[in-house]
Amino acid sequence: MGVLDELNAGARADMEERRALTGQDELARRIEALPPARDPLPAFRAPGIAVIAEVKRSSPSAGALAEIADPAALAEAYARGGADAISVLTERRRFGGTLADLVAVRARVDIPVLRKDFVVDDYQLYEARAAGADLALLIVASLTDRELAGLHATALDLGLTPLVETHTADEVRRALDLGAALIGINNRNLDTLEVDTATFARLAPLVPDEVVKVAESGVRTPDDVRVFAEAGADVALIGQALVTGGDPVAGVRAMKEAHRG
Ligand SMILES: O=C(O)c1ccccc1NCC(=O)[C@H](O)[C@H](O)COP(=O)(O)O
Repeated sequence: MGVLDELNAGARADMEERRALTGQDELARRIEALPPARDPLPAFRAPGIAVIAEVKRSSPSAGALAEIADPAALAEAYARGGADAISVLTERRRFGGTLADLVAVRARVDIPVLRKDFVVDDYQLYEARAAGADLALLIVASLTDRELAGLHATALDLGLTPLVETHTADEVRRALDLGAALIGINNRNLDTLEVDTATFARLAPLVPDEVVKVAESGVRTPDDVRVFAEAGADVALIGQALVTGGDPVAGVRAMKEAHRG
């Protein structure tokens, strides 16, 4: 089994445990009581580069990255640095995250929050929205066209903005066929875990101008941000560099200032 298949299987098993405790109908009731989700797209389309700053404790590629005892404090620091959205890795087994991290982040910041996980079932989207997320990740490589279309439709029905993640030209075509308004191009191959930062520049020309493009993985420095922006990125999603950089406020600010548009 490849890394991505393992992550999906683990995420599904963990989800089934949670579903046994809280049914989807209960989540739907909780969602009804919430204010509408925030729309991240206007900020992502504004001149200059937008930054999604990630709460990431560990990863399959790097192992332990940062302890992050208080994810809400980290998110608040990112917001002070000018982040346009916060990504919260809620996967437990390899990333050390939980939905409770997302709930805490949501309670502390006003900017949009992304649930970054291995979404294979509508239930996870209900959980994301009930926890206060505004966006949810859908990884094209994990899903058949039918699954992808179903999850994309559910996300939109719940008011979530789906970030549709791709890594190959064929996956970009599938994301466009879906009508995705927000497409991530991940420089990391999720099976080999190798990062090739040329991936974004190779695939971005396949995505029309009106679709918002997110450069994901391997964005380490302000110079990297400038290079991705010049290759067409509207948004940079940054994890490792920010959680290991020591000063998250200054870290985000420097990334944002790298490209003013
Ligand atoms: O980060 C990993 O090792 C990883 C492995 C397998 C699946 C997903 C993985 N990461 C999720 C991400 O997409 C990144 O956290 C995100 O793009 C930020 O990347 P970075 O700035 O390089 O931490």
